[in-house]
Amino acid sequence: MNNLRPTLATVWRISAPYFRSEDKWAGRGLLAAVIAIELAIVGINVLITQWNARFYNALQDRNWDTFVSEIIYFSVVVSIFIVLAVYQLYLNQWLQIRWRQWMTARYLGDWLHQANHYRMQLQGDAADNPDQRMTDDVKLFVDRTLNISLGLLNSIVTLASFVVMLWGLSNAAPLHLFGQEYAIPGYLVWCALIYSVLGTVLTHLIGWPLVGIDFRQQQVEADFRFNLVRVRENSEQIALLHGEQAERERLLVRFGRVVENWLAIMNRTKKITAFTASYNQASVVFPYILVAPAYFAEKIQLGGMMQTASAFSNVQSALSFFITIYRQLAEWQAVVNRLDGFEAGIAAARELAQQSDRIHVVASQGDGAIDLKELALRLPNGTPLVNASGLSLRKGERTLVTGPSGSGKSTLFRAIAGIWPFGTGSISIPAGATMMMLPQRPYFPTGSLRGAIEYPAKEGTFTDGQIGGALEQAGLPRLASQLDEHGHWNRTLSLGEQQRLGLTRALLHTPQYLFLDEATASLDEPSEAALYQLLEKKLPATTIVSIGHRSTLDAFHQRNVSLVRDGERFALRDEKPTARTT
Ligand SMILES: Nc1ncnc2c1ncn2[C@@H]1O[C@H](COP(=O)(O)OP(=O)(O)OP(=O)(O)O)[C@@H](O)[C@H]1O
Repeated sequence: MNNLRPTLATVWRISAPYFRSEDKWAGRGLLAAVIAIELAIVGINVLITQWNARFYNALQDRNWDTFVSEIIYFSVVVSIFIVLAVYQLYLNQWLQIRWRQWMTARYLGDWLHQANHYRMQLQGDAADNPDQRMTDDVKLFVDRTLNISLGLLNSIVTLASFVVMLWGLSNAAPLHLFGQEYAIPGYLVWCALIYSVLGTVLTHLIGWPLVGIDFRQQQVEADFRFNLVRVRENSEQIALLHGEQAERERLLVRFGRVVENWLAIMNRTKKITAFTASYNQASVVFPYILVAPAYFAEKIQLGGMMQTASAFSNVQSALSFFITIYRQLAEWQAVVNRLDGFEAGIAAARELAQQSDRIHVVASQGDGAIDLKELALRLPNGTPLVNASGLSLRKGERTLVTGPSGSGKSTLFRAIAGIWPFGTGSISIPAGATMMMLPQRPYFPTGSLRGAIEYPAKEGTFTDGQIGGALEQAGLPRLASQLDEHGHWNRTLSLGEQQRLGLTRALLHTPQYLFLDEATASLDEPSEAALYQLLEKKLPATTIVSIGHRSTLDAFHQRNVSLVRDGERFALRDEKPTARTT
């Protein structure tokens, strides 16, 4: 934990917003209650330690009345302790779920805000696996932050309460060695301090390699899980290629790394457990050994010895806090770093959308055309891709964009959609215009078919009649009876059916601008032609821009723009309007 200070600063930066949020009163109230109970529990420990002296003295003196009253006292105090312990855990869990709920909602909001999630991908994998960040990491962060802070508070207050008691007991039971009495003020406190510091240093020396090995374990486990998910996602391809044997071998190699690292963890844990178990057992008898000479020299009573042992073990365990949470601290630091990286990734994505050196998308009040002004697209690494300056997509016109594979056609669409920031120039889009992009592989959220079609509108926006009618027009009448069925539609429907479903979505939403990026490429030519005729008929006012490789598409577009090589990049060439055959 060399860099504890920056870690603590990061913890503060990640935690503080919750306690200033709209949920701050609930959060602060629960935290105050949890802290108050923690302090009360330390107070009860002090009472029990003092009770030890009275109880064992009563035993030694064979005093029945005191024995009975001390048992009653103990029962009352312990009952209060039980109630406090139950509510401490209950309120702690309540705070955890509220805090986690707030953090998850905030991260989800920031991540899904205006294509931040997409820009984060474009910037590389500084914040890989956002799913892990928003599930395990947020959960662990809240849990560990609360438990470590409360543990630390408990240790400090315990130390403060018991050091005073132990100091007084040191004077009552002075150190006896070989028949000699030594008057060392607070010697029991010093002994506890030396014992704990020694234990902490040794724990660190034995345990520090665990920090790195634990971190690596999370990595190899995540790698194994990620590759299993990839197999699941591509199961059809793997089955068609009979790649099962190859996959099994690759997965077993990855799992081999999990096992190998686990063996390293086992070895190291064995050593540290051997040490901490010995240390903890020695802690039980150590205070008795220290005060036994005074007891046998009849300087203190049995009660005094029991109280000393209890006070000593409280001080020693408070001082040994670091040993108890050693592994939690290492894990906490890794979680804090990952959440910090995630927040930095979101901030960088937001910055990317706002920096001056980017493609500007502006709202215009003009004649309904989309105008590309001095537009030059680049790759994320700065390599020039397309010069798209001067293109105007006129209102109601249907334009076909063609060009070689990799020339930047889809990237041009991304820029118009406002999610591709790399480049210069501007794109002006009529204010309030409704746009829809249909890719080759449309996305359908899992759930009801109705929700998948209506997406991104809320489920229930369109009536069954509207959806059924659109499905019928798009050539999928059989699906009209399955609107309430739940499924993974990207997996169960053929690519051609998915493309028809994408067009159903467009027919329902009737956007003013529709961009089709090879959105009918999986259909045979007659079906493709029928769907384009349908679009012409049902969306007559919609400006349509298509990307496609088939020459048959020419017939449905009034204009053809092609991307042609111009030195190291591509440039737009406005071809002559094609003759309409429909
Ligand atoms: N996120 C990215 N990072 C780096 N390079 C990218 C990224 N996205 C696209 N590219 C590159 O930009 C170039 C243009 O890609 P784009 O998808 O626009 O081509 P396209 O003309 O639509 O091709 P196709 O006809 O094959 O669909 C390609 O060389 C591609 O590798």
